[in-house]
Amino acid sequence: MVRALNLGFPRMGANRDLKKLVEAHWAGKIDEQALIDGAAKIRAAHWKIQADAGIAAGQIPSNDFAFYDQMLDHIALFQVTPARYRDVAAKAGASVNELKTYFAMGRGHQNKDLGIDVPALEMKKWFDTNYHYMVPEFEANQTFSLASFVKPVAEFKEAKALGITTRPVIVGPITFLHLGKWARAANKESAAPASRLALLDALLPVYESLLQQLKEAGAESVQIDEPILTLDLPTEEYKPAYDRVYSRLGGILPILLASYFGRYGENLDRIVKGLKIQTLHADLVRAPEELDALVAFAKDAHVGLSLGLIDGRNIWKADLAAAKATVEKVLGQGLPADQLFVSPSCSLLHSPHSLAAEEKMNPVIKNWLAFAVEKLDEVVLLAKSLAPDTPSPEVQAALAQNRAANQDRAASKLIRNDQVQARMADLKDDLFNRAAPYPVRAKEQADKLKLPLFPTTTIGSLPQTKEIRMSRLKLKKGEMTEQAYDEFIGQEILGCIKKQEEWGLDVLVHGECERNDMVEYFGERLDGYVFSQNGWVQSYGSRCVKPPIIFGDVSRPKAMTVRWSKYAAERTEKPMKGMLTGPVTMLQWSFVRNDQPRKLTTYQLALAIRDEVVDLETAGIACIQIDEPAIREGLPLRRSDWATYLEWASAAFRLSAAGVQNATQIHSHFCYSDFNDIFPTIQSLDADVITIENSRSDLKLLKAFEQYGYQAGIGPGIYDIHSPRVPSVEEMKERVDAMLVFLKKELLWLNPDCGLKTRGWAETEAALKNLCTVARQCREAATA
Ligand code: MET
Ligand SMILES: [Zn+2]
Repeated sequence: MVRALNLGFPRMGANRDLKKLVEAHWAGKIDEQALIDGAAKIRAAHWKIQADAGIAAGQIPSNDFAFYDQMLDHIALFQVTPARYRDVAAKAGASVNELKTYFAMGRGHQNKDLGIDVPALEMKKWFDTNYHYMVPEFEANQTFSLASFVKPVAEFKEAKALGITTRPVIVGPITFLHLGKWARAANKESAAPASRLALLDALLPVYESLLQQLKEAGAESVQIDEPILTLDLPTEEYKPAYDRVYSRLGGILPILLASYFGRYGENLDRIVKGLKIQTLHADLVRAPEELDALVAFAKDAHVGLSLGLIDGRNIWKADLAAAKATVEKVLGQGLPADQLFVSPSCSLLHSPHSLAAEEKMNPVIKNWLAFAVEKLDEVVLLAKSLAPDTPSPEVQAALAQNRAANQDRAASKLIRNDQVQARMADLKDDLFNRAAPYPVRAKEQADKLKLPLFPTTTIGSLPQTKEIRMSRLKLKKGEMTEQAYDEFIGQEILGCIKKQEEWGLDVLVHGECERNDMVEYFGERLDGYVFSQNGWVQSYGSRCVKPPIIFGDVSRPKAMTVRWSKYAAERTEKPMKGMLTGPVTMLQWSFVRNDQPRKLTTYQLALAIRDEVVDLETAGIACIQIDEPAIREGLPLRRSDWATYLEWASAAFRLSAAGVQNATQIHSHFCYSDFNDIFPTIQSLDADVITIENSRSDLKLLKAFEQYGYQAGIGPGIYDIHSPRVPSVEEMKERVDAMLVFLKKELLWLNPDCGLKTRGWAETEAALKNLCTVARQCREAATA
């Protein structure tokens, strides 16, 4: 029998129960015991869902739960807690225990009375997902030991007491070390060994005793996640390390080794081959082309295969007939059925919980979708459909339903828009390029805009006050008329303009107060998008995002932003920037179609934005900003795949921007990541002005501008907007002076790092006044 297996279940619960629980605890509304009890209830419910779906004993994961993050769980479990957090406990005395220390690492800890102020550990994106993990920090002489509370063992026993045998999930030691970093002190003294794998000697015994304890508790196997096996790895160094780890751990318990989000590629032969494992999991949604190599490998190594055929990263119903054919092909190649599993492509952590709560969604489209709970049903149904005896009538009916839903989707008029198709079939080269090269445009823009040297601007959003959010809510609930809401927004915009004029900014913004979110706002105004009510996915800690769903050809039925931008532009003498979200960011922060390449969806988005850009220009807007903060995070995991992505991502941006005249100034904005490696792509976007996050005053970034001979306008953020701290004039001036070492003064713009919507007005006013003062000082110095 081919069996169904699950790698991980979303933690938040049907109604974001975990979020509510931990936030209530943080707010002091429930005590620690209530938190612990509440979490146990959530876990119990999730195990039950999986057992009820028909995932067999031993194939249901445990320890996939975390109060905050699974990497943070391992930091706590192996006692890698950095000293500064242990100090918190020491200073605060008995009131701080392990759980408080855990949350201190996750979100920082402040207690003025006790003089405690530690920021959170660094957080990074988990591979190419929108989930963020806490980065382990290692000292050069780092030691490891098991915490007194051994969470994986405790959760295994907890499930067992409920009558459910689980397979504990742990992050593998090499992935744990690889994703960590050296503590700063370790770095500075350069006492740290070159590679973090040097810590394996100290770490491996701890994993051994963890597996030993799991075995003693009755675990029959363990899932070890090593997702770095989908990355480019230095084989010479990593192969011996993997051999060592898995020969030792594989001797204790049978291992399901799981990597996901991409192909194993050369790592299959160079690293995985020869490892002492029982079963290998592969993501066949992301890397279907790898199937033959996997089968050959499995046969040769006498290893079982977990075929990740149900997409854990997207929300579409699987094509179960195709999945079944794939498994049958594998069976036909001589792999025994009892060594085969079917599974989601990765942990279902990245899927929303369940469709059950979607009462408002168009039922036709809802019928095309599967969230985590429904995906479990698919995995089980797939396994059942593969049983040697004739499937039961129920199974046959369910398979027929799956087929019908997929056929309905493929043939649906809802997903096709002939006008969009016609435009897509006629994407001439010149649509991707501005009429004239930058120097010509710059001249025309200078004549039109008459900006001073060191022009000042902001990134778009201004403080989203409680009042603004309340009004939006009232409008939604019908407690405020549209007219009253519009009047309110108009007044807010006026207020924003007055303030910016008074502070002396040069290129103004309307403040984006009418926007809930920079993707949702546009998604709601585009055809081809649908919104879920409850499709939340964990982003970090208790934070969840609800990505909109692109289900069909994207088009713009009417102008989306012109009304408020025009309104704003008409109320000032200064240039007013129009604000749009770029095509790549729209794609990246949505659930996207799986029936056409991402590139095509992005081009459709680009065409819709292009129309908006042109309409803004026609309405008299002379500066238009197209934000692309997510362009870097779309990068494929393997370097060899980068060029293809970067080429179409850049093309999509240019397609969205190139419809305007020379005198119209196109801005773009980038933040959240390190842009050094994709610098030539940023340059290739051919924007007239770019603003870019530079909060760590990264000299490397500035050097790149010099090295690549960047010639257009550039505003590397001169202050960090992520904290309420107001930077002084001197501090900002210093940063500008440092920039001027690398950048010509004619190119430099002065602006904050990113939008100001999360800030309050008081600090915004103080900081922007200082920024304008810096601009005046720079101008004086330049003309002196
Ligand atoms: C994450 S980038 C944000 C850009 C947007 N225009 C804003 O100012 O909020
Ligand atoms: Zn930003």
